[in-house]
Amino acid sequence: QSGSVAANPEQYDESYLCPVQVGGQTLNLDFDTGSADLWVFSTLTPATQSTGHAKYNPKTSGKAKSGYTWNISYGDNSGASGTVYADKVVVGGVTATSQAVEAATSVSTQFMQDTDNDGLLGLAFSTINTVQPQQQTTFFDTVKGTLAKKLFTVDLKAGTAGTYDFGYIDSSKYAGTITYVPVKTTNGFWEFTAGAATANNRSLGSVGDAIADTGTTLMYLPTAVTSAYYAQISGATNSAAAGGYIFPCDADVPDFHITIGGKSFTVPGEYINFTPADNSGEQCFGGIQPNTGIGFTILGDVFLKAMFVVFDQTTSAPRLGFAAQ
Ligand SMILES: CCNC(=O)c1c(-c2ccccc2)csc1NC(=O)CNCCc1c[nH]c2ccccc12
Repeated sequence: QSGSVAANPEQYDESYLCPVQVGGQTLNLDFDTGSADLWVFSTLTPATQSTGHAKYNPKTSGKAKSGYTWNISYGDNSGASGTVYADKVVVGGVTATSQAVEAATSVSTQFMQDTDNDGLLGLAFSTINTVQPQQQTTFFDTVKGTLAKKLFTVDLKAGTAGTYDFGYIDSSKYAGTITYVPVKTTNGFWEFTAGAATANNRSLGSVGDAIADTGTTLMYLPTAVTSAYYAQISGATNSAAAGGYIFPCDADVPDFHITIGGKSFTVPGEYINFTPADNSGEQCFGGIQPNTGIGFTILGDVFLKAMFVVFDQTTSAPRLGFAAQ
């Protein structure tokens, strides 16, 4: 089987939500190549935390996995936890007849407040799924064997709907050729080695170990690369108050170039002029921030929305394919 689902951007492209049928109920989920749990707001989530969200009702067709629990926390100190059911999950026509659906019994404030977001659909490797006592497979790993090709592609766009395709590569969605790089799976991420970064034809240094992460909004780069980039924007400062680099909204923000697999790819400066940093709208928050405390580079939506990316498990060695949109 194969299929395609729309990826609809939230305000400022903070995240992208896709309609998914979970036990016959449609929920808008954030597809996340940086985690491996499919968790949803549910009728088990306290009403004080689930107001405004679509909820999964396991009573309809879910089969409880008794004694199974899950508990996930993310680097931004958000998180959720709950119990586990097996149910039918359909994404763009691709059907998992018995997928582990992790029903939330508790969610953090950040998720509570984002009422467009009804949960996450993890697309990282199942080795980092949090279900206990027995780890569960991601939607992709559940259906992988039934797909025309064991791959999915990600085509996020700036300010408009993109797509996640499962089982095929739509060559109308990218320009030029796809450049493939090997993936290191030991941390459970789609992790690879990126190369040199430049802006205004000046070297910013090497990016190195990086993950392709649709669940993270921004790009978190090595501190040296980040400071060299912002040195080229007059008025840019690293503001503790704002939580990162900000600059005057009318500044000239240079394009960011990164080499992957020997090919150069460009993130337009306008994507890096990310959002107003304050109510005056005078200072804007940068789409590139330092990866302090993370240990690797995160190439999140700000990067991915300039690219067409193939998440490929067609061979025993997973790989990532990158092409310009
Ligand atoms: C900021 C979110 N990203 C992370 O925490 C993260 C980190 C990470 C680790 C330490 C410090 C900062 C970040 C490594 S890989 C990685 N990636 C993921 O964890 C991918 N899943 C993010 C899900 C997620 C977290 N907060 C949200 C708020 C809205 C929608 C989705 C989310």
